Amino acid sequence: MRDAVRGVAQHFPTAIVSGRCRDKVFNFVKLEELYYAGSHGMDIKGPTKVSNHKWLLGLSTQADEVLCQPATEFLPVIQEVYETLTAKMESIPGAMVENNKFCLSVHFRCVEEAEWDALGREVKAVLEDYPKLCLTKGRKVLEIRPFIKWNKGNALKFLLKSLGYAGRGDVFPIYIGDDRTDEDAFKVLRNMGQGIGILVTKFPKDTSASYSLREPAEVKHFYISFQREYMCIYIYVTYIK
Ligand SMILES: O=P(O)(O)OC[C@H]1O[C@H](O[C@H]2O[C@H](CO)[C@@H](O)[C@H](O)[C@H]2O)[C@H](O)[C@@H](O)[C@@H]1O
Repeated sequence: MRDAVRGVAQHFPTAIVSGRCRDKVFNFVKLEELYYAGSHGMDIKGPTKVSNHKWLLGLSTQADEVLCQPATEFLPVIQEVYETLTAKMESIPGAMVENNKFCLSVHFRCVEEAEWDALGREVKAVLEDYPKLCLTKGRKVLEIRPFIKWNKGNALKFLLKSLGYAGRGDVFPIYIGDDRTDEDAFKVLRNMGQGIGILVTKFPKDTSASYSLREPAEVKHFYISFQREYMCIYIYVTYIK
């Protein structure tokens, strides 16, 4: 997959937007030519290495100095809640608190189902003292985030705007995601009427994406085809609406 993403980034500006913390995503992906938006888009940084697409397009060969951290004031409180929750979760076998820098994930995938309600109550009880944090639910995970109007959609908007691509008829953004939190980014593209969202799912789902791919292997195939024969990409994606 890494080679496929590297190939895309050689031709097009490419970003990874994730709920995980930016450093962790970078350590998985290890591609310096990408933009990274970690912590659900609350931590955005430009590439540290210039990509080929820039000089192919005759653009400046400076690496882009993009940096956006709209939730820095929450760092101390997130750390405090991380420590509190880590201590509380010790009594629930299988529970795991992940520090994603500007947000936290409490994973209960490995917790006995009979304990899920108790875990939820513990987390909610801790958050009662922190009205500026909110709680959302993902796949066997509870996510704690600052109560600010910023999500993956805002991160996408920020990147398109700061790179000068928003609203341009000659720029076609493609956002691919498999998580509920990716819906905010699909909505942004739909509302802008620019580009498309592609949901990765094996099953039909209610979504703001316009197309779907079934699994990561198809995403990889899409990336590879996209570099070689991007006029034929319609073969690989399923149109939703
Ligand atoms: O925004 P994403 O890059 O799609 O990340 C969403 C969450 O990913 C991670 O959780 C997911 O993987 C876990 C196993 O590694 C799994 O147990 C969980 O159910 C998945 O949601 C990550 O740990 C979370 O912090 C991210 O929010």
